[in-house]
Amino acid sequence: MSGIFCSLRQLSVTYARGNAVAALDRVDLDIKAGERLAIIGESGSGKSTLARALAGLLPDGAKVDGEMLWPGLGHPPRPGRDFGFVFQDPGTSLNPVLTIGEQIAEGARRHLGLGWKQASIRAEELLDRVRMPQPGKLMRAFPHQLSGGQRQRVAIAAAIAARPQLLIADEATSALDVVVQAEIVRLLDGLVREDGMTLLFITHDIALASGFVDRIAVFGNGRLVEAGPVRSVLSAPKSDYTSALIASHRDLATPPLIAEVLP
Ligand SMILES: Nc1ncnc2c1ncn2[C@@H]1O[C@H](COP(=O)(O)OP(=O)(O)OP(=O)(O)O)[C@@H](O)[C@H]1O
Repeated sequence: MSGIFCSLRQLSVTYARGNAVAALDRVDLDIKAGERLAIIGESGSGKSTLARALAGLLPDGAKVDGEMLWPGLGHPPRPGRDFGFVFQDPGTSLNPVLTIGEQIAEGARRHLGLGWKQASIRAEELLDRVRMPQPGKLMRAFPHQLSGGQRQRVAIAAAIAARPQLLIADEATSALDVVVQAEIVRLLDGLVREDGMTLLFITHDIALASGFVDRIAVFGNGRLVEAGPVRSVLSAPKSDYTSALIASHRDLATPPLIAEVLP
């Protein structure tokens, strides 16, 4: 892991005009090239706003202050090419009337300049990489024919079709049951390691993230509360807010992932 992929300097986002409350409030954060960084926080803490700001997907009228610098890219980011996104509900990222093959191939065609035939070959390879059985047959299927977990695998394949350097997963496992959640986390972890991608794993679930990321950044009320390696944030949280997030997961009896990193 070396170098900084993206630097946020005093980044603030306010949605509605006249709204005094910033959804993101003067955030300073470096995202290191090749790291797996979890963005953790309660509902409304600003996690998705951060993802949207990075992705250039903020709604019209949102006011952005501060800076986003991209030393790891050397040019302004091209959404879909330099980043891939995986959202909570694959229904929002998959088009119901396109075949699985078409939607994955589209990213490769558009951003890598491949012809349809080449892009289809890449799509089939990607379905194999996300461990979907019978990729050839699946190319002709439609999203509604798949389970939620399978749809999320397809959404991941589509997100990495253009070989992005950064993968942003925004609550990508939150709608899935725990077994499928663990499979998707394992898949994401494997893919980012194999391709040397940087991963931003956005979740309210500190225990889930702690099992595999390198660093955690904790958000509360739009502010960056603290950031650091998983072990130090979990074993020596600097704020009461982080302690409460950790404690709430202990109460919910999800010890295995936390136990892995605590002494
Ligand atoms: N499109 C929008 N217009 C106005 N306010 C918004 C919009 N999206 C989010 N907000 C507000 O911005 C703040 C941060 O929201 P955000 O969605 O970033 O939080 P979050 O941590 O991702 O929460 P969740 O886990 O519930 O998605 C909240 O107060 C929210 O109500």
